[in-house]
Amino acid sequence: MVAFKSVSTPEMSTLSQIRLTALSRLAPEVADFLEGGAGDEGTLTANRAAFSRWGFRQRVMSGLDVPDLSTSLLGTDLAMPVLTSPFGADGLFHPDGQKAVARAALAAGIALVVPEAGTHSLEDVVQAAPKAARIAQLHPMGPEQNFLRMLRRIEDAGCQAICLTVDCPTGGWRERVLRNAFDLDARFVGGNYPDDGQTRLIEVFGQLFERSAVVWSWERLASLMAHTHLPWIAKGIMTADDALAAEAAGAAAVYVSNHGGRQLDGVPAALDALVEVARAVDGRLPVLFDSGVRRGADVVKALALGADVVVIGRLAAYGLTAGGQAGVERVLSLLHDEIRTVLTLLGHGGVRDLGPGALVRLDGTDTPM
Ligand SMILES: Cc1cc2nc3c(=O)[nH]c(=O)nc-3n(C[C@H](O)[C@H](O)[C@H](O)COP(=O)(O)O)c2cc1C
Ligand SMILES: CCCCC(=O)C(=O)O
Repeated sequence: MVAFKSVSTPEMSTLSQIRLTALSRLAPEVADFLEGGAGDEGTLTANRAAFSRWGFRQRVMSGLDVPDLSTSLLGTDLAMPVLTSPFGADGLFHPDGQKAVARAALAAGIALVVPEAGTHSLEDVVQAAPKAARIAQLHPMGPEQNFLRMLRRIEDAGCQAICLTVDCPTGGWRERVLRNAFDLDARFVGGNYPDDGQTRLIEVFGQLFERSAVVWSWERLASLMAHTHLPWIAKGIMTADDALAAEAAGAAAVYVSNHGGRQLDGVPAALDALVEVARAVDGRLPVLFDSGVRRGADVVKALALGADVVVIGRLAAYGLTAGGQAGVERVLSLLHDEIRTVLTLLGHGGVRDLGPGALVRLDGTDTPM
């Protein structure tokens, strides 16, 4: 009998099964925090629906070798065009949190994005997998002295780049969180800010929770980022105008994301914004993409629509919840193998040569790309 390889436990047999396993293990209010979006969750739903409006333009008998999934981002080699997103409060899902994600990323040959609001400090995450490629995420908010201190810490921790989350001047209006009166314990988000008298957590993240936002400007950000030699990525770009503003402010890459539908409900699906942003930057900067990716075929669609690298948020958190490091590794290997399968069936030799010609609209419209 020919067996499909890598059949693991039934709990981790497929990505959708890993999600179910994860949700069954979490307290209902934590599952709601993970799964939920802002407002009526229209954007959350739209993120998924956008993928099903695109199908593949299959070509057969290509004569091509096994597809090459390898790529690079800002000088960092990646075994496939996938990163894990900076999801904070990671200790809610597994005690090892991003430490387990870092070990899994290293094993899979990809990079992780370490969240500022994580359960473990950046230094501890690095210590857990010193050889893992890593990007550190920061919120452009709070005292400037703290922001500058974090830039030093990120450089000292040997990170390859910095990811600045620009769509989060305050927390989204999350009704599942309100309904459950779910309070994020400081323990889960304060790994970088131990109570050592230097920086108080509330000074850094207060505006996320207290809706008293002082929204930074691109000019302010650009002047602070002049203090580091590391390249930076603007995360949360949804329009051509903002992509160009990020580029003018010195961003080395733009990251299309609506925060998984968790911030401003009513913005379009991230996949639809991707087309606009990719066209605006026109190959001058790499484009990262997240929001709604749940399988390998989604990764291929996003690459075809202009992403250079696709980032997984909840998917990584499901793996972490279902099995710690092994769970995240399983998510990454399922993604890898599905991407390879889709590319082979699609008749494509690799991830770098994908373009809109690989796709067709399935909803009868003839949207120009
Ligand atoms: C539990 C959770 C915590 C998150 N925390 C952060 C964060 O601290 N910083 C950030 O930039 N994005 C954060 N995000 C957003 C993710 O980085 C990512 O943009 C989003 O999850 C992508 O959508 P997806 O989950 O549909 O893949 C978080 C997302 C989740 C689900
Ligand atoms: C955990 C603190 C960051 C919150 C956030 O960005 C999210 O929940 O999406």
